[in-house]
Amino acid sequence: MTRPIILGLTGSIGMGKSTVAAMFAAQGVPVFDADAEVRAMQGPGGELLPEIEAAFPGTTAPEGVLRDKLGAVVFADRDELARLEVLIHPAVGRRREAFLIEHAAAPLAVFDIPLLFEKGGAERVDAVVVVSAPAEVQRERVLARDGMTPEKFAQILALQLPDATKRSRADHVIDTGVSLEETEAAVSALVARLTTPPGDTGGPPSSPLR
Ligand SMILES: CC(C)(COP(=O)(O)OP(=O)(O)OC[C@H]1O[C@@H](n2cnc3c(N)ncnc32)[C@H](O)[C@@H]1O)[C@@H](O)C(=O)NCCC(=O)NCCS
Ligand SMILES: Nc1ncnc2c1ncn2[C@@H]1O[C@H](COP(=O)(O)OP(=O)(O)OP(=O)(O)O)[C@@H](O)[C@H]1O
Repeated sequence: MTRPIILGLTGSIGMGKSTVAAMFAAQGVPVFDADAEVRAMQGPGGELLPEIEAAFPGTTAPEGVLRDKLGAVVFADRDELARLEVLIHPAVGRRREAFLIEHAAAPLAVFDIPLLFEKGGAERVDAVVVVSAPAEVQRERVLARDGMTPEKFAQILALQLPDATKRSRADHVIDTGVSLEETEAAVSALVARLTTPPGDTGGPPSSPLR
């Protein structure tokens, strides 16, 4: 079966993954949004609700997962988070396979996966793009969000690999501490580089993905 070149898009909380994912989509690149898939499966009538309710009683309602309630339990305790993840990750994997079948003919596809490095998904992609901005920019963005507190931000950061580690493992880093226009130009340049067959531009052959 043919399949696209798969670009894993990741980055720590508030670094601009969603914004950059939208920029890839605007360039016509199919994007698999792991968070959106999880939210859909946790929403009204979502397939994960019965299992989550059984494992974490009182954290779901007919309208879906009570995110604040479930978040308070799992972000404070890694073992609880691991219990939630084993319910969620296989279902995300099935959705990802379906996405690849749907977009088998595309030259390039993006997997937007917040925890790509933390959960070992980096081996399933051809190259990794990390979005990154200075820590103070990240902090400002995150603390401006509704319902976010310095404590919750600290808890979430502690669950994620440091930004510097992510950058060091990336094949490509996209700077989101600059203007949206500059970030958009970096996304376009990367798409062009990855989708132009070697020799097409008369320039040097493109380097291998890894
Ligand atoms: C517990 C839930 C309901 C709380 O929802 P809430 O809307 O309050 O937070 P949200 O989902 O926006 O996450 C906030 C931040 O926490 C980070 N985060 C979410 N899940 C995890 C996790 N398993 N490990 C580390 N960080 C996480 C996200 O990257 C994000 O930056 C939700 O985060 C969840 O279901 N998490 C587990 C699912 C998961 O592992 N998702 C990752 C993508 S596959
Ligand atoms: N150059 C830039 N690139 C990306 N985002 C930018 C840039 N400049 C400003 N921003 C703003 O920063 C914010 C980034 O938020 P976004 O939701 O994309 O982050 P995220 O990494 O997906 O967050 P989370 O991991 O919490 O879901 C947006 O409000 C966006 O408009």
